[in-house]
Amino acid sequence: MSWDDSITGSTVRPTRPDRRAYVPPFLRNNNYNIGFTVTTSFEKSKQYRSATDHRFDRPERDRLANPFEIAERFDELEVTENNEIELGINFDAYEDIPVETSGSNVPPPVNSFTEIDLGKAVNDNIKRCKYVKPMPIQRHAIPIAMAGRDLMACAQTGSGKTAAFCFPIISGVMRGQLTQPAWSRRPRVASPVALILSPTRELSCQIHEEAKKFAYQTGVKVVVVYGGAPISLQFSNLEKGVDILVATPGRLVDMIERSRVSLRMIKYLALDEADRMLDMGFEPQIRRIVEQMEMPPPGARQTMLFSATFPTEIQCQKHLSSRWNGIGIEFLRFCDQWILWYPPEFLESSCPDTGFCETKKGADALEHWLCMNGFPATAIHGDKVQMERERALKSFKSGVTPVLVATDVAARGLDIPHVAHVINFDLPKDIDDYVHRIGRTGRAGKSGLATAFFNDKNTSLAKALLELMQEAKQEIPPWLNQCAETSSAWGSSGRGRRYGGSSAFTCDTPETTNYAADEEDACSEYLEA
Ligand SMILES: Nc1ncnc2c1ncn2[C@@H]1O[C@H](COP(=O)(O)OP(=O)(O)OP(=O)(O)O)[C@@H](O)[C@H]1O
Repeated sequence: MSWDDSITGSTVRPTRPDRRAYVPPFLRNNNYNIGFTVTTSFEKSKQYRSATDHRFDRPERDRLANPFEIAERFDELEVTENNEIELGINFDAYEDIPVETSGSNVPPPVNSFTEIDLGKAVNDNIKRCKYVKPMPIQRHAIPIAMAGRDLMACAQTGSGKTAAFCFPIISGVMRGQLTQPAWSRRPRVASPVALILSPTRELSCQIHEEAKKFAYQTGVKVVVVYGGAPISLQFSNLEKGVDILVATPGRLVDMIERSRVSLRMIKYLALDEADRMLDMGFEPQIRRIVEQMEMPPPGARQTMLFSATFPTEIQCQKHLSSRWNGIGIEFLRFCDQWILWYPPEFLESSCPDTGFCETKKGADALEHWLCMNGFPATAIHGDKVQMERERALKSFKSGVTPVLVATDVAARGLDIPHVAHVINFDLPKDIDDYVHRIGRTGRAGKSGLATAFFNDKNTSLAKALLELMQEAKQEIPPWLNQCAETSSAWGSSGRGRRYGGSSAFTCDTPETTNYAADEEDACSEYLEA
């Protein structure tokens, strides 16, 4: 069955094994003799490349060019043998979580995608994605965005924010009938009508993949530009025409300065991980993009900010519009969390080769230690070139290496299905970073677990962590209460505020994510994006 046919077919593929009987990817590897073989999508793509020089084999090429194919082949990994973990979207998990909205004349939420006039092509793609009904953030945000209102949406990690801003943008571009190549108006200058900014290269690529799926056969062209990849290839992609541009700020500014991209046609501006974009080193770049680079003013463009965390100061700053008449949405829920007291010496003695996860070197060392101890692992951090970062993510997603050790470069936005466990070997300084890290598990209403090792170095995070655990109705170890009391003597650090603290990071895998990073690492990675 082709993707074109799939919307008329059953939502369950007849050949797919029972998803309920989930076996962790590392147990499916050929190296473990458990009686069956899995060919990963990554291996398949390698086979495809080597098996053909059938460059002109159109059907095969088209099949691979179909954006839906990527997700579909990844789904094939879900080969199962026994009944352990129930998978699938758990809408019930959201039922008891209120969605709060603020602002005037808020358009009412919808209960189904068909209630919204997204256009037939987009609705077909929603069916191809097997999205049966909108997630809560989509129920609220899509009608608001479709009504042309500015929006600041704070919704939990993994709750479907990407579709919440992509659907209205794609639908709006379709309605605008901007079908001719944008560059044709000024030769070699791309003039997209929508701009989606995100802080990391990996997240931009992921948004691009998602948006391409949602825009399949709509005529809307989506292009991504990001640092660390050849700019000439991205120029030639832009020259083929672009309606929606997904970008990291650094590369975008570079392209604007070279007069290869113009923002004067922008009607839709979306900032994913908006708090990060308006924080740290990004703010000057975002200011330039929004205020100085031909970007139409508020009112002439629609602005949408999305994140799972919005520090109070960002909510108060009207960075993007002095005439903010937008709507706010809040929808939060957290995965299960364990906080364990572990003195730093314990971690050091567990992993004698390293200063354990306080630096990018530490992440590499943890990766090495895990591999030596029988846990196939891969690491992603800012010292790796882009190709290595992408290779690490692919290897993790495909299940070849079921443990990913990562710095904060992978903390936000990355949607990797079936990550069951996130481990913070070192806690971040900032509670918002913690929220994003643990958000790599428990996505789309699934269950997930986050474990953190806490020690003396993390006391400045104690109060915020305590509040978060209370909000999430988690069991709180008595020592955390004491730490929080002591640390509040130095000042409060409620959720949404920035803190001082320790280093480190966790990583994600289809099974486990361990973060190991330091502040310098996180900063430089975001800045170089
Ligand atoms: N209506 C829906 N029905 C089923 N699955 C959905 C629906 N909407 C989104 N999803 C899936 O839910 C997962 C999480 O979505 P997404 O990555 O957009 O979350 P997010 O809120 O942006 O997360 P983060 O805060 O980490 O960036 C994705 O795999 C996506 O395909």
